[in-house]
Amino acid sequence: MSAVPNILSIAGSDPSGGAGIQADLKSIAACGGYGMAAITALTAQNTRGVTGVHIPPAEFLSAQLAAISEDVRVDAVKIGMLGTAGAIRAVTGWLRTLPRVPVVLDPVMVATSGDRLLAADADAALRALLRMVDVVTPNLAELAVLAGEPTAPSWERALTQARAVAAEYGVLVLAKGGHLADRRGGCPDALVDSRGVVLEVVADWANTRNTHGTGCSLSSALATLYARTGSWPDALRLGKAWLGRALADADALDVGSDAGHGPVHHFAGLWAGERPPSPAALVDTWWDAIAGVREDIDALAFVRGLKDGTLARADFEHYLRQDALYLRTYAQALSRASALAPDAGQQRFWASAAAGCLEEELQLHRTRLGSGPPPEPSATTAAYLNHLTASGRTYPVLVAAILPCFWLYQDTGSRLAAAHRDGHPYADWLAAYSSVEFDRATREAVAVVQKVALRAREDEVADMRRAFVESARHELLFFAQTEADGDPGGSGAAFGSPRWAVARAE
Ligand SMILES: Nc1ncnc2c1ncn2[C@@H]1O[C@H](COP(=O)(O)OP(=O)(O)OP(=O)(O)O)[C@@H](O)[C@H]1O
Ligand SMILES: Cc1ncc(CO)c(N)n1
Repeated sequence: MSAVPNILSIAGSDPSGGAGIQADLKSIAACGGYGMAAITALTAQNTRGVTGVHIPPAEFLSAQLAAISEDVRVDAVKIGMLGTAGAIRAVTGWLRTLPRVPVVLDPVMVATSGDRLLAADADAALRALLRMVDVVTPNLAELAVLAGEPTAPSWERALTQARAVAAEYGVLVLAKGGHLADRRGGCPDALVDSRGVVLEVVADWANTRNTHGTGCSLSSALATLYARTGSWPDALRLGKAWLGRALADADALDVGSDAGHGPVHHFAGLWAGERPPSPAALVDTWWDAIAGVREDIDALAFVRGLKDGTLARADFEHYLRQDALYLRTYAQALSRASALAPDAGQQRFWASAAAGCLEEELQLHRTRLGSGPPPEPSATTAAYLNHLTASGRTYPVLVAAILPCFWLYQDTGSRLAAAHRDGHPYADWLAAYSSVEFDRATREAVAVVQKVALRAREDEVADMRRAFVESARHELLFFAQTEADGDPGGSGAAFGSPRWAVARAE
C-alpha cells in the first residue's frame, strides 16, 4: 500500500481558489495526501463575497461519490459546503455503503463574508449526518447553532457548548477560536469530547486580513493528517502548525482587492523547502522512543539510592562534581541556543535558562562541594559535552540535544519526589527537581522544541530526533557514573533554586 493516503473532499467550488474544494485540494497536497473532490455546489465567489450559488441535482452528487468509491480506496473524507438537504441525504446514503472511513465535517452554514451557504430547511438532515462523522469543526457561530444557543461570548462558554454537542451527537468537536472578540491570549482551538477538552492548541494570532478559507483548509488538513497519523490530537497539532505557517505567509500572495479577505498561502512551507508536516516532528514520539532509557534510569542503583536515601555520600558528591562541570558547558549550549534563536521569545527563554544554570553551578560548588579546584571531566561527562558541542551547528538540532536534560530530570524528579520526607539526606535535590518552577521551565522548553520541530525540514527533524535520543542515552550514563573519588566534601546544604531558570518564552 502507498504511504500517500487518498483523501476525498465533498464540498462546494470557490472559483477564486481560497476556500471550498480549491482550498481543500491545496491543503490535502500540502499535508501529504492525494486529493479528490466531489462537488456539491458551484458558487460565484471572490475574496469579497458570494454572488451566486448553483446546486446540481443531488443524484449527480451521488453519481460522483459512487464513481469514486467503486474504484478508489478512500482513506479519509472531509465534508464542507453541502447546500441543500438533498445533498446531505446523498452523502449520508453514500457513507452508509462504505466500510468504516474517518470523516471530518466542516458544518459550513455561512461564508466569512456573511453569505448563507446552507438552506434553512437542511437543519434536520445535517444533524442526522452529524451522528455519522468522527469530528465536526464548527466556528463559534456554527457551534452556537448546533448547540441551540446564542453565540458564545467567551471561550469557556464555547467549550461548554462543544461538550454538549459532542455528547448529543457522539462526535469529537473541534471548537475554533478564529472569531473570538477577546484577542489578548493566543487564538485557541480545542478538540472536545463528551467528557471535556481532549487537546487545546493555542496559536499566535496572525496579523492579516487574508483568512478566507481557513476553516476549509484546516478541516482538510485534519482529515489528511489523521489518515497519516491515526490520531486526532496529533492531526490537530500538525494541522495547526501547518495552518499557522500558511497564515503567517498569507500576505506574500496578492489575490483580490484590498476590500476583500484573500486566501492563506497553503504552500508557504513547501516552497521554502520544508516537507509536508511530519508525524516524526511530534516530540511526544521522541519521548516514547526513549522509554527504554527512562526505565534504565529508574533501575539504576544510583537513582534508587537517591530515592530512598541509602546512596553513599561519596557517590552523590562524585556525581555533583561532574554535574557542576557539566552545567558550565551546558550553560554555554543554552547561550548558543539563545544566540541562534529565530525570535525574541525563544532568545530570552534560553538566555535566562543559561543564567539560571550558572547560578545553580556556583551554588553547587559553594554549598555542597566547597571551593576546591574544578575536577577533571570523567570520560562520561566529556562524551556528553562533546555531543552537546557538536550539536551546536544548527539551532533545531541544538535545542533537541538540550531538551533531555530538562525533561528527564523533571520526569525523574517528580517521581522521586514521592520519597521526599524530613531528614532525607538528599531532600534538597528531590525538592529542586520537583518544583513548580522547574516543571514550568520544562514545559516551556518542550513547547519551544515542538514549535521548532514542526517548522523544520524532514531531514532536520530526523537529525533533531537523533540528537534528542543520544542526549537521553548520555543522561543515563551520567547518572550511572557513581564511582566515588574518595573525597567526602561539603555539608549537605540546601539547593535554593532548581537546576534551570524559569523564564517563559513568550
Ligand atoms: N487571525 C488568525 N490567526 C491565527 N489563527 C487563525 C486566525 N483566524 C483564524 N484562525 C484559525 O483558523 C482556523 C479556522 O478558524 P475560524 O474560527 O476562522 O473558522 P471558520 O470561520 O470556519 O473559517 P473560515 O474563515 O474559512 O470560514 C482555526 O484553526 C483558527 O484558530
Ligand atoms: C465553496 C465554499 N465553501 C466553504 C466556504 C466557507 O469559507 C466558502 N466561502 N465557499
